[in-house]
Amino acid sequence: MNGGRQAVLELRGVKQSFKQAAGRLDVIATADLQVYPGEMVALIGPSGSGKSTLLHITGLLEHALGGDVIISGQSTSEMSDRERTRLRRTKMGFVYQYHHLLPEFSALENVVLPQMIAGRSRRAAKPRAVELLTRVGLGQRLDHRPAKLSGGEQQRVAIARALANQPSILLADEPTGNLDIHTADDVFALLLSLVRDTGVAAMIATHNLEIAKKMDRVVTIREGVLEPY
Ligand SMILES: Nc1ncnc2c1ncn2[C@@H]1O[C@H](COP(=O)(O)OP(=O)(O)OP(=O)(O)O)[C@@H](O)[C@H]1O
Repeated sequence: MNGGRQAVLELRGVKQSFKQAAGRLDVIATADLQVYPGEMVALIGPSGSGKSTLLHITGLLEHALGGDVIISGQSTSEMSDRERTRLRRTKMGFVYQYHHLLPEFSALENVVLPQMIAGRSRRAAKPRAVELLTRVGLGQRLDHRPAKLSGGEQQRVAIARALANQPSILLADEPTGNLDIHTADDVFALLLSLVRDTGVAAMIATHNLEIAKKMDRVVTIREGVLEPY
């Protein structure tokens, strides 16, 4: 608890190991973290330190070897895959390094569809998609398919999509890693301002320390242990 508030996301004693040809690799020996509503946490660490692994575990996309991921007070370690999927769909948004937009659908449809999967009608989903795409500067590009958009624009659609279901947690893995420096700076600034405006809690992996320092808190994985930077 922090000032009586409940963490929206808590990692408690999370561990992960992988079997590799050279033996067992203990990628995460122990990760403990509490993230509060609206808080932005940067996750940094060298390549191969386990940032993506930790984000996958946090996003309930991968099972940890030990420990627990607690979402708004709900323990997930004993949940069925179905329950984990439901929690992921209703509470979390994801932005990856690559946009992963559906190529045959327009920008608008790419932001409408996740809302429909979550149970909203097309009628209700469309205004929210238009609002979000306008907010990311694509109000004039609603009908464009991803191939007709630049890399920065594709990533803007991916950000709008991640926020479509009003998640309480946004997880992003090197969200501007595929963009040139200039575009990356613009897209990151947009992401940060949207996170601030929506009040979503965010955990964002980045190699860029300057960007990391713009967030509320920076944590790093050092020799398998998650600790303050
Ligand atoms: N499914 C897996 N099986 C075996 N090893 C894995 C698996 N997933 C990740 N690893 C290993 O775990 C380590 C951490 O990988 P991870 O991708 O989490 O690091 P990262 O910090 O995100 O790296 P980068 O910054 O390069 O994206 C790496 O050595 C990787 O090879």
